[in-house]
Amino acid sequence: MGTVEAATKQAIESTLAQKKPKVVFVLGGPGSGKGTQCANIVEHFGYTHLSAGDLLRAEIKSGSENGTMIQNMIKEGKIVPSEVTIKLLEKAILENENDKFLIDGFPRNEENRAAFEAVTGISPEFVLFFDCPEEEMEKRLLGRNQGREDDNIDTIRKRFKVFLESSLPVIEYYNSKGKVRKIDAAKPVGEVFEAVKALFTPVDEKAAA
Ligand SMILES: Nc1ncnc2c1ncn2[C@@H]1O[C@H](COP(=O)(O)OP(=O)(O)OP(=O)(O)O)[C@@H](O)[C@H]1O
Ligand SMILES: Nc1ccn([C@@H]2O[C@H](COP(=O)(O)O)[C@@H](O)[C@H]2O)c(=O)n1
Ligand SMILES: [Mg+2]
Repeated sequence: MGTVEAATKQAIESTLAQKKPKVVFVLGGPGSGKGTQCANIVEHFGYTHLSAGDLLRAEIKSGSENGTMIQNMIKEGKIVPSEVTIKLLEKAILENENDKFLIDGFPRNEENRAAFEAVTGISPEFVLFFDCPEEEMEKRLLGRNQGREDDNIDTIRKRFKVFLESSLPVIEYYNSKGKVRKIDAAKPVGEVFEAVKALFTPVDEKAAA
């Protein structure tokens, strides 16, 4: 790393450390309803929603030098190297005036988790885990119709495999630290949100006290 890069990195780290944002990680399999529920949480509880997948898709569209690599990884359902995704998350946090963030779809593997904590010094308040059977997630993804290149049956199966092999261990890690709040995400959207609300209400009341 060059001197300028190192200095920039140090500046970002110290600014993030000063900002001390409150972070909730929102995890769950592909199609479990993370984005849908984050929109509801934003509306009711004033968080800012940062979807790692959305940030990566925006990076492709921006014509970034990493665009082709990211596009290929997403098509194959693979996880993009942590340094790329973490830089996008750091920038989004620093550019936003809010101090509480839902980070959706991150960390996706052990490398994501360890690198984020090491680089930013941020530990999540808690981890919201949307638990949903594969059959239901597959049905939802095939019916999503948002033109996502990874919503086809071949890529969906690859994404499920990556979720089981790489993402579930991260949820187990946080579970061992007592940080996971598991929600039955197979229910209708409104019922899932009732369960989510019950988790956020006491957290916000405590913060205001
Ligand atoms: N509880 C639910 N019941 C039925 N359909 C749902 C429910 N929650 C979300 N959906 C629908 O399922 C699809 C996937 O939802 P969403 O995009 O929120 O999932 P996600 O977890 O963010 O997926 P991904 O990881 O692929 O980004 C969407 O079409 C959404 O409208
Ligand atoms: N931490 C992450 C998050 C996502 N990706 C890549 O983006 C794809 C789509 O993610 P969604 O959360 O929007 O479903 C995912 O399959 C990965 O290819 C990533 O690399 N790292
Ligand atoms: Mg999503």
